[in-house]
Amino acid sequence: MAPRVLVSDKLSTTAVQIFRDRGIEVDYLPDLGKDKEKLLEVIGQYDGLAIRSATKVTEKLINAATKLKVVGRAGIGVDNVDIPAASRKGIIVMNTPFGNSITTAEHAVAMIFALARQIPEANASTHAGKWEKNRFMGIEITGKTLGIIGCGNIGSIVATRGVGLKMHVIAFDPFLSDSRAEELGVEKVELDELFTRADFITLHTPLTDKTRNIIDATAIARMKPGVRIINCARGGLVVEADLIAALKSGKVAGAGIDVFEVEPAEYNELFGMENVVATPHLGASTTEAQENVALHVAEQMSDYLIKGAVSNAINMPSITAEEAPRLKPFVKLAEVLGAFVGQVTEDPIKEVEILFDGSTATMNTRALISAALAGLIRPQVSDVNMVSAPIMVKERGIIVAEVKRDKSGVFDGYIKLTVKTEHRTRSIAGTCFSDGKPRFIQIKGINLDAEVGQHMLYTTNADAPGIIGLLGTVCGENGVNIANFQLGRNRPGGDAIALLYLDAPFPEKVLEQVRSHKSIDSAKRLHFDVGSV
Ligand SMILES: NC(=O)c1ccc[n+]([C@@H]2O[C@H](COP(=O)([O-])OP(=O)(O)OC[C@H]3O[C@@H](n4cnc5c(N)ncnc54)[C@H](O)[C@@H]3O)[C@@H](O)[C@H]2O)c1
Ligand SMILES: O=C(O)[C@H](O)COP(=O)(O)O
Repeated sequence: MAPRVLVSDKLSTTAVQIFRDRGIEVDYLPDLGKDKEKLLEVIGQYDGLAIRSATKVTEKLINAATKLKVVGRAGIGVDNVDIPAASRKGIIVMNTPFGNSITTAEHAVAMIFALARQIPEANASTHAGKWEKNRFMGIEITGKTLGIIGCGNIGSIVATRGVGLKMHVIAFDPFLSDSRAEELGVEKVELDELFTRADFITLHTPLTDKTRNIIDATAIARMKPGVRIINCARGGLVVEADLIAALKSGKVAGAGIDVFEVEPAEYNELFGMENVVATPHLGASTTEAQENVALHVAEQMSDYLIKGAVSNAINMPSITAEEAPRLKPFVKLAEVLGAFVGQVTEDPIKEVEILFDGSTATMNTRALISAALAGLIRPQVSDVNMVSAPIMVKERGIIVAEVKRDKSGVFDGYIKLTVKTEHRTRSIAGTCFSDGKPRFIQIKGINLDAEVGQHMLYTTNADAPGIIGLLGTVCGENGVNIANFQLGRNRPGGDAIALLYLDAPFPEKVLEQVRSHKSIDSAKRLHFDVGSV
């Protein structure tokens, strides 16, 4: 059945066309994002949800979204999506990080000009027939210092525009490298220095615990008198009450505000202030940007729903459409290795090491790790996938280590999973041959070549006569048909393992009968989802 996508915010209809062209059923209901109750009623029907900032993807909505696999944000900020809740439910959240950057940077630059020359006020006055030529004395921006807080995609575009306008551009961003600063022609400074030197301050960070209230009364006190502040990033970066006080006192000469603490901002004390230029979150609102983000989000969501390719996901490693087919069997391999250990381990897991040998070390190991972790914890948490597994593993305090190494044996490459509990360490290794089927190649240090079956019985035993007979008899007596049998041992008379491939699950109640044999150390029934193996 074709996947179904709901577009619940106002997106360019380019997105709708792309979904349809890619064979996805799409409902375009751009006002639904504002109707929480209706959205809750219908969300259970959809595999994908495409949004902008109006739809609030809350935990409640996520819990009602029983089929949902992907939320696509046509834009940058995902602060309207409960990412931890989505991750726990295995829902990918993706955004379009570049589609509206130029447009938003241009809005910030427009704010600089609007504030420098009081264009909105002068416009209103002139339209009113007042001709107040002497009231609107502006400032030049040439030679002024532009302070950029957050020099990522948008901040760096603003920086280049500032340089082009002959401003002196300084930037504070903990992740801005010296070479990037040099390339952009900006001077890297600490935040306090930026506050004390800038004539214009423009914000371009996400809203995080570190950036919330980054401009408050204390910060404003450090600024030059007559500074102008621009926020086209997120409400919450600036303490509005403190800004209002500074605008009233004249310490801040003007503010260009596109984003507000509460949105939609129908009432705000900033409104009506003479030295405030306000726009209703218009940063991304150009035809070009809206075409870009609609196109990007629809392509990314379609690629995921149809091909399993992941790009620009906030909560999952990327998998390109090109690598997805090559990666797929190894994702399955990693998952079955995890599932094997997850099913035989009873104690709480403390540490996991995932070794990538040879060709597997060159693959997208973040995705493979997520798959291995999903298999590993599925016996404890049934509703887990590659998106939710890392967060669940972290919540359980399990330490995960990745090791990569060059080809070390006969296989082009393999994956080995080692899991430690308080009492013991277990390991299992596997690979995929050219048929794309995962195989176990080492269990408990014993080499073998074993396919993965849906219903299996796994025993560890002493290498002694009678094991095959015992297992055959027990299965026969209980009406369980053995489809295949694999044995392995480290040396004659040493440790051995047996893997039975069964047509039906091995009956739980018969396990004790197997375990009671003197040569059997342990017996476990295993189940693998072989649907896509
Ligand atoms: N007004 C709008 O319509 C509109 C449109 C697009 C984006 N945005 C917002 O603009 C902001 C920037 O978007 P972007 O695409 O440039 O993001 P980005 O991730 O490319 O850049 C953000 C930068 O902020 C930096 N940063 C993080 N914490 C910081 C801190 N404590 N101090 C200083 N710098 C810090 C990061 O290192 C990064 O370089 C986001 O909040 C986004 O939601 C608003
Ligand atoms: O983060 C963004 O991309 C902007 O805030 C744009 O939001 P919008 O799509 O609601 O205009």
